Amino acid sequence: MIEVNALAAGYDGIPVVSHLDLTLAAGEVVALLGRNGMGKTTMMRTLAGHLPSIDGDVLLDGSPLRSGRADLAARAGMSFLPDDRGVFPRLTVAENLALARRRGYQPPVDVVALFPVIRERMNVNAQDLSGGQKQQVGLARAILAGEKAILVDEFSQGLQPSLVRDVLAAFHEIARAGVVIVLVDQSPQPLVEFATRVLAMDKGAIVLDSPAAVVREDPQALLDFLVV
Ligand SMILES: Nc1ncnc2c1ncn2[C@@H]1O[C@H](COP(=O)(O)OP(=O)(O)OP(=O)(O)O)[C@@H](O)[C@H]1O
Repeated sequence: MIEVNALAAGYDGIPVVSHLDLTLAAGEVVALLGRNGMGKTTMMRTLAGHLPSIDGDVLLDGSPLRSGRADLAARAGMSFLPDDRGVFPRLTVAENLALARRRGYQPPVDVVALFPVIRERMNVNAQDLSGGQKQQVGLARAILAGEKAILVDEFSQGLQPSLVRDVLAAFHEIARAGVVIVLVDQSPQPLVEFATRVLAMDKGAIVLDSPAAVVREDPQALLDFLVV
């Protein structure tokens, strides 16, 4: 579970996101949506310690995470996949995966079976992969490292549509095993179709927080926050 209390996040002491209170439970697959520049990336980077918070607290399974300490958040079992995919370019796919693996943790899905690049290009350096293949390696790393939470920015970027669906189905399985999943994407589909909960951000605030089933029944409420 991730708990966020009165969080303020931003740059150079100037908040982009403020007064944020949120609880994300294990088992949830959360779609975090909103127009460009509304604060989604800032929020996720702050949760994962990649950006120091300005104020407030983030707790993972009840334990406070130290602001700006991505290393400690990762050690506690939170994985964050940034939009540049953060793979090590000079290491092979196999080495990239080995570094992400957590001792004593076996994810509930088999990443080798899920991602074609891992089956086919295991000994290739990450720098020689296409953007979509790097994305697959990044997602596999996030799954191997995210024992408690997996946060993914620009989720579907570079992924073929069939794989988007396979990975979303895998995230459901991982969530059911007790992990919090948070996915950001530019396009609401197919996240809304697969998520259990939808959050929309507008100007640094959560303006919609709804079970995904409700959004699927009445998409207009969400679209109001997504249309430019
Ligand atoms: N490194 C930075 N320094 C200063 N301001 C930044 C920085 N990164 C983002 N911002 C600003 O913070 C605000 C929120 O940006 P953020 O990237 O969190 O939005 P977003 O909702 O994730 O949008 P996008 O999908 O375009 O990334 C924007 O006004 C943006 O210009």
